[in-house]
Amino acid sequence: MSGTTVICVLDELRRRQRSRHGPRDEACPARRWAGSRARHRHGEPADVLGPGQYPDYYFRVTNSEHLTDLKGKLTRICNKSGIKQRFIHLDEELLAANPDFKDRTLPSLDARVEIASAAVPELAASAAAKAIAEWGRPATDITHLIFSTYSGARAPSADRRLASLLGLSPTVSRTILNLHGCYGGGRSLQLAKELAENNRGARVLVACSEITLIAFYGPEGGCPDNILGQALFGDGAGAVIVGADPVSPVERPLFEMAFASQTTIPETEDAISMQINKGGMEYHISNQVPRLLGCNVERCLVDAFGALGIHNANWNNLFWAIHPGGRAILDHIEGVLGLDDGKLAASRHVLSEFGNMSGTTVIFVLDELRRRLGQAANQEEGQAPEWGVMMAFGPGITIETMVLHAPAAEGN
Ligand SMILES: CC(C)(COP(=O)(O)OP(=O)(O)OC[C@H]1O[C@@H](n2cnc3c(N)ncnc32)[C@H](O)[C@@H]1OP(=O)(O)O)[C@@H](O)C(=O)NCCC(=O)NCCSC(=O)CC(=O)O
Repeated sequence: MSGTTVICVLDELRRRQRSRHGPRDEACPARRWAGSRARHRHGEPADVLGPGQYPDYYFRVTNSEHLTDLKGKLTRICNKSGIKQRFIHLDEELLAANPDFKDRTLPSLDARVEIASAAVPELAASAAAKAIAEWGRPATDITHLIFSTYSGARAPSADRRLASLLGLSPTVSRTILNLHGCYGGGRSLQLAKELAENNRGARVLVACSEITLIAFYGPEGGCPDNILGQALFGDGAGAVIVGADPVSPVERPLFEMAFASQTTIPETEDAISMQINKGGMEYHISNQVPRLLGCNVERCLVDAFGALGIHNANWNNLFWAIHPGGRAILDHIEGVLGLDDGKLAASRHVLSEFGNMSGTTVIFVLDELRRRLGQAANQEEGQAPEWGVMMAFGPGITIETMVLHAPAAEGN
């Protein structure tokens, strides 16, 4: 069988983007993404929040205005985050109905799981329905489903609900990945590649859906991780369909996955961690993460290209889809690889417009990248790179590396 192909990449939330005080639009998909919650935000602050607004909003809704030092810290991080706005499911209305979410020491997990169990697959269904429509074949042709989220705490899981929402075949082979954090998207794509290459005719739907509600609580002295997370993380879902041997002319390959690997950086198991507790998910993100990634990505790239028989690759001749975990991570990687300005533009754009949506983010970056590659190919003077790299990072510290080939950048 020939090399695996990502047939379609699509994200959700892009079409929801609008001005904070924009006009009400009854047809806006934002009204649907939380289905059961009809009073879904039009111009309400929890919907689209810029970094300038967020510290005021967060300290007000958590009744923490008196913690001025922490507010100053959140403001400083927001100002340096490279994030212009984020989308957040947990708005003031939902918070008012669940006041315990503000306090990490109170047992609020039941309520969080209840909300997330409905919202996470619904959001994924919005993204997946668009991916399937663009793919052009019936949903019942999907043979495998891989679903990644950090919000899962129930069985049957979100993958089962997503399969029902999409009308997938009862014989679809489902896998759920939980708590992979920001490498969930990369891991799912690599597993999809394995499934597609080893099962003739397989079509694998990859869906990632993340909402920060499971990890929202008020500020506390001595918990800088929470302040960092409040500045970085956003909500979103993305979907990709993966298969080998595309059926022409219906299936339009976007990226071929030429090689994929996973690397664990030794002695870093404490650098990024997540744990579900009675008051929600707590996480730790060491301030060494940008440096640790900066020291290790080049080795992963050299090994990946070496496995394809490519030595001394010029990093500037590639296209790049790097998980934008934070502005400093992109800066470090750009620095160690000597990348030209603009090489990480797709990652920086997604970070700016949506924040860090954990495992979903890399799908948004691929979607942005295909748009940019298509534009470059359509410009006469533009020479779009044919080969590129996707990288995602998460707890472990785990690095997912994938060498991509863009066979038909035109018209993507
Ligand atoms: C947070 C930043 C935007 C701050 O920008 P700069 O470093 O340029 O600015 P700076 O040095 O002036 O720091 C500003 C403030 O941020 C604080 N700060 C920096 N890193 C921190 C961290 N890991 N935890 C808590 N606080 C942190 C500094 O102490 C400082 O506080 P003060 O001003 O009080 O001195 C950046 O460092 C960044 O992008 N870091 C990477 C974030 C990261 O690791 N993301 C990965 C998420 S995990 C992920 O993506 C995978 C997963 O979840 O699975």
